[in-house]
Amino acid sequence: MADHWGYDKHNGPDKWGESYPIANGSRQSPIDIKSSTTTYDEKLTPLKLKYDPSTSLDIQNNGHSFQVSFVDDQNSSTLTGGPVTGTFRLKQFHFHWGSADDKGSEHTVNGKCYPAELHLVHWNTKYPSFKDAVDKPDGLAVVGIFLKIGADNPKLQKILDAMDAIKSKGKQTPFPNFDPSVLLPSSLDYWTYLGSLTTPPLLESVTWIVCKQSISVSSAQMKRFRSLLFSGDGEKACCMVNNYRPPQPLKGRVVRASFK
Ligand SMILES: NS(=O)(=O)c1ccc(C(=O)NCC(=O)NCCc2c[nH]cn2)cc1
Ligand SMILES: [Cu+2]
Ligand SMILES: [Zn+2]
Repeated sequence: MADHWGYDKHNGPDKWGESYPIANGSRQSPIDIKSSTTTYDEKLTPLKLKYDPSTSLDIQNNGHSFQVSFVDDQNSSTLTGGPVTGTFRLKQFHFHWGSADDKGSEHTVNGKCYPAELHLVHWNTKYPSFKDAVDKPDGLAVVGIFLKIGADNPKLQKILDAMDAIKSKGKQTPFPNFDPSVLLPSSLDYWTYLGSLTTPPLLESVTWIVCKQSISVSSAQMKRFRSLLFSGDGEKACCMVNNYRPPQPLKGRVVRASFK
């Protein structure tokens, strides 16, 4: 891919519009979630996440983040309820983070950044596959969970232990029997709005579901995220940090809250 997109000065978020004009579209993500503009919607139902650990497959460094992929040929790991209609299947989860603890999340809350953000990516089973769903306005549902600096989070241990095997771009290693439920906060109260992928191709196909409650990560654990590389073996080593897109214009969209 000629001049592949990335996160540095010459190929980062400010440049994405040159190859992906939708970057300036009407439903781009992430956004700043301002509690003054959100509206409680009592019609919103509870989010239902049902994950089967036997569907976890591998963990890989794709040069932009690291992601854990799932077998999605059956309705074993699904998202239903919440703001969505129908059944969405879990495809992968990944993270975005900063070069220091004061930034790294993609969504912000009243201008506040978190050091990292987890994205659980699901696709609408009204379409035959993820790649058929990824460019449809109701194709994807992504659950966003903020990570907040606190005590060591033991639930991240398995992921951290796999990082040595996927240090550079293109590395991949088996990652069986991982239950993503262990990464969920105790409350599934959420904000929801219509948005997009936060990386190229920036497709406006995502129903965003951002959890109000964060999960913890320690500073030491964040340092291990930052030891991953954007670069591949044999390339100049470039630390994988600041792989987040800044908030985008709301353009009249409404952000609904599932809680008062
Ligand atoms: N951050 S996010 O909004 O949750 C999100 C962003 C992109 C994708 C995606 O699926 N994007 C197409 C794709 O196939 N992405 C991998 C291909 C790739 C490009 N470069 C390296 N691997 C999924 C979720
Ligand atoms: Cu890429
Ligand atoms: Zn993401």
